[in-house]
Amino acid sequence: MLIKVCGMRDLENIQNLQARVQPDYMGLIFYPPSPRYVGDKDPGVYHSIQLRKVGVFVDEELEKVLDRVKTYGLNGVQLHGKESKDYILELKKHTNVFVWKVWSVKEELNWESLRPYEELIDAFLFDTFTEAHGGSGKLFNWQLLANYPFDKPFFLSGGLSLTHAAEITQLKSKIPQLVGVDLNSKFEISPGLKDIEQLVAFKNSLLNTEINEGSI
Ligand SMILES: O=C(O)c1ccccc1NCC(=O)[C@H](O)[C@H](O)COP(=O)(O)O
Repeated sequence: MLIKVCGMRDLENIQNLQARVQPDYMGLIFYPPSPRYVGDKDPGVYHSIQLRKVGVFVDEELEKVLDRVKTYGLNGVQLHGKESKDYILELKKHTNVFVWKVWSVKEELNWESLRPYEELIDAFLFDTFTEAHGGSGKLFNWQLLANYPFDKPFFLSGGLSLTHAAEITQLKSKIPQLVGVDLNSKFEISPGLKDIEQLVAFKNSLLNTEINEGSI
């Protein structure tokens, strides 16, 4: 199971994340209203970090996204707004970073609305709907994913915490397209500052449940 830790910005915290947790991705949020907004930090401070960086954007101007990809050395972008198919096509004309399209889940999921994106993107990411666009700290109804109709890999997000490792592993055993999890506010000391011990514990717990699941 891939792990993305989102909403990072403090260099020392990121260095500890890299040394102790070694997640597959870390997320930098480029959405000014977010309490985890990267702000106008010198992009150079992140250049020593080896973790793959995912830029999180909400209906951002294409020029700005492309600028952040370049200056922050992003490996991928996560689109959290109402970005259209044309927007993604245009983005892909100018950069070859991976693209994850976020689907904000309310009470139901209309798979036909996702279908046009399938061929364009690298993964879907399912998050809980919130007017703030992300970081709700709330779970959505995972049962809605039971009839996920695509081959496209997806990430699970929204309010995931230390207690969810076993349930996530069970979900993956039923839906193999679930390739990763996105962790955020439930692992925070304060917005943008992650509790490294909790993340280590989650990773170990996930590994243990995966081993146990495999040995049944
Ligand atoms: O976290 C934010 O503040 C945020 C704000 C606006 C758009 C996206 C945002 N976060 C992106 C993420 O990928 C989060 O990990 C995801 O929303 C889940 O967060 P949480 O419910 O806190 O686990």
